[in-house]
Amino acid sequence: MSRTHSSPAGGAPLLQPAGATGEPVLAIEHLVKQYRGKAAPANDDVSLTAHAGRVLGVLGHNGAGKTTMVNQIVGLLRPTSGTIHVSGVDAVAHPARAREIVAVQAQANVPITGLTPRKAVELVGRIRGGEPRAVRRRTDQLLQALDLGPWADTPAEKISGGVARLTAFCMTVVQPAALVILDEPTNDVDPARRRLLWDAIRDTAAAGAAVLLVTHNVREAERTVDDLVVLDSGRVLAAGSPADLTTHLRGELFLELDGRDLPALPPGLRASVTRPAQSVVPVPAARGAEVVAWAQTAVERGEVERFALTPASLEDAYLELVGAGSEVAA
Ligand SMILES: Nc1ncnc2c1ncn2[C@@H]1O[C@H](COP(=O)(O)OP(=O)(O)OP(=O)(O)O)[C@@H](O)[C@H]1O
Repeated sequence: MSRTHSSPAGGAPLLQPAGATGEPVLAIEHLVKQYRGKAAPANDDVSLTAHAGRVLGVLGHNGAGKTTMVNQIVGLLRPTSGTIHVSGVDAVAHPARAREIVAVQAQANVPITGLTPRKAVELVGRIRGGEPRAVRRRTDQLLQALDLGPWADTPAEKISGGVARLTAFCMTVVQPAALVILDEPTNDVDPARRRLLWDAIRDTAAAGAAVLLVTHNVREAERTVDDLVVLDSGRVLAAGSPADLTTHLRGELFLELDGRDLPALPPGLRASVTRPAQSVVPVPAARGAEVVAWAQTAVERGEVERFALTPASLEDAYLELVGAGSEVAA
């Protein structure tokens, strides 16, 4: 899958190309991490490859093993077995060398007490070897792209969690890196700026970096990634583009029913997801009209509060893979 993305405000890309587009930058093979005292491994034979110029999403719910994998890539944890290479560097044998090639936005924000967002981003850019004027320019572009202008010069003590999270993203991408790892970067970010951040993540890949986006948010994955790995209980359940993962669901529709006391479904249909006040029911496309008529009658009778019939989404494919009981972030 390829996409064209313009840079913010039509200006130059945020980063200079970090490698030839398409070249493998991160290669993980048969990675196993077994924590002491735990019955099952947190990573269980995980293999994946992230390529220059592409966003690879790692999607999984809480406890799937995503952060464990990131911590091994950057040398904070040692794998039980398996290999990790970053731009050809053996990251298990030489974690410090691998870290020089990687920029990471960790799940927890780095404290920037005593600084403003602008100063924190510029400082990291300078520490990572950026030329002062280029760092200032890139900082301005990033702050503008994420609509952080109103807080750019506010002391860190007075900024919100969402602004701190966006600042951490800017600190991560202010200087080019071959591999950019973002561990749940949109946590705490408001919906409008979340979209700006998704665009900035796409820009980072468009400028040449391999981006590894760790998320439990299916819509974020759908909107942002080129390739996707679904992790569950430490294992890779599926890998491919979002389109690949939903192909087998083509020809299927999904009926969402909201209501506390839902009626019996039409013959032959069964809910795939049952939540306290919502059911999701797979419907063959050929039965779409019949099901809409049934749902409209149920609404008129007050048995259903609201319904929607939609084509299969990545969320449907994900729920099918990991099980209907899983939480899906909005
Ligand atoms: N230091 C540790 N010691 C023992 N077990 C751990 C440790 N860190 C994580 N785990 C366990 O490993 C499993 C995977 O956790 P991990 O944090 O990697 O998942 P995750 O997908 O990043 O989850 P989240 O989205 O909640 O951050 C979980 O069962 C967790 O309890």
